[in-house]
Amino acid sequence: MRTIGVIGGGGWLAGALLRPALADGIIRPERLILSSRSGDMSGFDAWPRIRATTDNAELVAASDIVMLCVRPNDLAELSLDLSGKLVISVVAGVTMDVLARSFGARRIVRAMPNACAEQRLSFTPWFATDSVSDDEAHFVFRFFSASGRAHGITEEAQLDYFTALTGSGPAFPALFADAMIRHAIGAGIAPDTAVAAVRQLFMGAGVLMAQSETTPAELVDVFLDYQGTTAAGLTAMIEADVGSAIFKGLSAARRRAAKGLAAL
Ligand SMILES: NC(=O)C1=CN([C@@H]2O[C@H](COP(=O)(O)OP(=O)(O)OC[C@H]3O[C@@H](n4cnc5c(N)ncnc54)[C@H](OP(=O)(O)O)[C@@H]3O)[C@@H](O)[C@H]2O)C=CC1
Ligand SMILES: O=C(O)[C@@H]1CCC=N1
Repeated sequence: MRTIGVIGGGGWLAGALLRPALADGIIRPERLILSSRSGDMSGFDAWPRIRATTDNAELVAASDIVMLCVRPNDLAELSLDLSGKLVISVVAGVTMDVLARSFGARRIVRAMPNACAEQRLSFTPWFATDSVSDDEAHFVFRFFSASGRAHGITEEAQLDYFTALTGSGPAFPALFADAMIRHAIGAGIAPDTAVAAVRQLFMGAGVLMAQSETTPAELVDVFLDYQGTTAAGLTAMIEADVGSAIFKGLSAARRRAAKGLAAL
């Protein structure tokens, strides 16, 4: 089994991706090295054999696969030779080209998971350079499948779009949910009850939309055709152009992802 080194291994996304993969035996704790600058590495008590370091060069020397899991601006501070390694980057907005030039990497995978990885419910598009072997691609697929649904894509540029669409994870639905909670509280519902009600609503709606053969657009039509209270609400939201606000938000997130870090 290959040794994997995760730079930024103590961070939010690294933990969310690694815990499901460790639990499934896709990576072995004795074959995993995590780095951070501070030495903070919580959330891995169940796997005492994982190694931790603050020395990225040591991590790289001991690893066959190096996963980059730091924030985009922190990547610029890294000076590493990753030639000969399989490099997996989840860093938003940093292209293969930049990764190759900055780190001498050739075999590169870029992926865009989201924070639902901890619940094993991420949607994770990923893209690999031609030089990544079938065996390595199979490992990448299994690794990301442990924390959700891994989806290979054939155009790197689409990753910037997915960074906005699904990389944001719960953030955009949370904005919608929070508006509903605030409205409910304004209507006299106790805050705890409003939060509980809307949490349950989003879980139910999410599971239904994931499992039903009916698409979201068809669901909206079903309720509009019903001509009841929900149709009154939907019509008012459509007339207020809720879709335009969502389009603007996704476009802004996509622009920010595409801006990226041209050079490190
Ligand atoms: N969070 C999310 O929902 C998503 C994040 N991403 C991407 O994942 C990447 C990580 O994000 P996230 O986990 O949220 O960020 P966090 O800030 O939670 O984690 C980043 C970690 O990197 C460590 N770090 C920073 N610099 C170095 C360094 N030079 N050497 C070793 N470790 C370092 C930090 O620890 P310390 O300060 O101790 O060094 C920190 O624990 C980002 O590039 C982001 O774009 C992608 C999709 C979703
Ligand atoms: O908001 C961010 O920048 C990170 C990257 C993609 C999702 N979250």
